[in-house]
Amino acid sequence: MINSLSILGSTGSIGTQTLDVADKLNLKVSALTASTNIKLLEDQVRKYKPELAVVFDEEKAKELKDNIKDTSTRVLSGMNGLIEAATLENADLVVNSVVGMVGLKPTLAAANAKKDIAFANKETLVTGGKLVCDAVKKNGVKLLPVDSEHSAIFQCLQGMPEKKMLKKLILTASGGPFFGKTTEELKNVKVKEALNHPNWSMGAKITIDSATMMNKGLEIIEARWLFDVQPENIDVVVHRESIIHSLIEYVDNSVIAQLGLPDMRIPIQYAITYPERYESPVGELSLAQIGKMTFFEPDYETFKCLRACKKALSLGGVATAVANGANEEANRLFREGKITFLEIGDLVMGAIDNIDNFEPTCVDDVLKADKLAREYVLSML
Ligand SMILES: NC(=O)C1=CN([C@@H]2O[C@H](COP(=O)(O)OP(=O)(O)OC[C@H]3O[C@@H](n4cnc5c(N)ncnc54)[C@H](OP(=O)(O)O)[C@@H]3O)[C@@H](O)[C@H]2O)C=CC1
Ligand SMILES: CC(=O)[C@@H](O)[C@H](O)COP(=O)(O)O
Ligand SMILES: [Mn+2]
Repeated sequence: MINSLSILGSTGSIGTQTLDVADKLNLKVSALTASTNIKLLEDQVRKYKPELAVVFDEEKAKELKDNIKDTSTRVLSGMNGLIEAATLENADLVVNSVVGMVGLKPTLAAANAKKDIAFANKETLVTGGKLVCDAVKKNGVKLLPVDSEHSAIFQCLQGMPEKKMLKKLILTASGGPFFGKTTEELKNVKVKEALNHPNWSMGAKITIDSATMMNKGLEIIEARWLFDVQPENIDVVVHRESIIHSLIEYVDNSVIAQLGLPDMRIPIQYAITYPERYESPVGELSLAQIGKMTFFEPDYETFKCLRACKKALSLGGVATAVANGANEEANRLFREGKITFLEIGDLVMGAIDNIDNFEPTCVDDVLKADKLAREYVLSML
């Protein structure tokens, strides 16, 4: 078992649950990072005494440095700080739980520093999937899925004799708060309604992504890279209860699923302790208590973001980075009350259709595509 973690995004939903798991497993924490939440980061520093704390925002980093000058924790800021946290010599495992493609450079840095990575930050694989997979392969490190669907698939795949026996991956989707709604009914939905996920308590950005079903689109792309499976072999089924976290189908049509209560501490812990398993703080699943589980086809017409991600994946090149960049921007604008819910899908699809595609060969290519996508969205306001 590993001894020490570096947690990128420790103040978020996945980050705080990772600390909960680390407590139960008696793990040390070498580095903690936040974007702006220095109040919570200070509490975490005082509790875990990491060697390094990083605040992405430079001014807030100065404030934290002053507030914790009585401790021996170093404070850094910006991308350099994140990269330092991702490559710290004393950390055995890097947990990447930042939100957004800002996690791409630190992920590459961690792989190049020969660190195994417990990976929640899907936007990084959606934008730089090939670059990350190449770096992971070249350095012989593990990219361990934390996202519940991908952890489920990873768990189902344990013991698969040969890759050629796998027919397809089946991702489950809850359908979010707007399952079954028509486009007309979605015209005037409010941020508060979109933030009301039926089964999971998560950060704001991913919760909105679940409501638009962009999250499932991002997860199809994430699965394509994590498991090296072609897009036509990745299906989505809506499963309202979020008890089956995903499935795989073998060539003989036998289907294997992973089930559990919707609590991220199971996939987080499995990524940390893989391939071993330990008791977890999550309750037992009682199928009798659940009673029934329901399944539906996804509505690709109404949920344009899901359709856009499939399109981007089939186009290849930087199209997925464009879809992601447009969505990061549109998602934020919706939460700020500056655009409507349906405009998110229009903007993501519009960015894919209007920005020239090309094959990325380096991080700067991906960053350029991301910038173009964000500029496109802002130009449409
Ligand atoms: N929450 C969940 O259950 C699940 C999440 N995921 C994925 O995990 C990732 C994290 O999600 P979640 O924990 O919900 O998100 P949160 O918004 O709750 O947390 C995000 C974390 O990243 C930090 N952060 C935000 N922006 C930046 C930035 N520009 N630079 C550096 N750090 C930044 C935040 O700091 P601060 O607190 O200071 O803002 C916080 O620590 C996402 O990619 C999401 O899709 C996947 C499956 C499930
Ligand atoms: C917990 C988790 O992994 C989320 O990605 C979750 O799957 C979101 O639910 P949706 O299926 O509604 O997108
Ligand atoms: Mn998920």
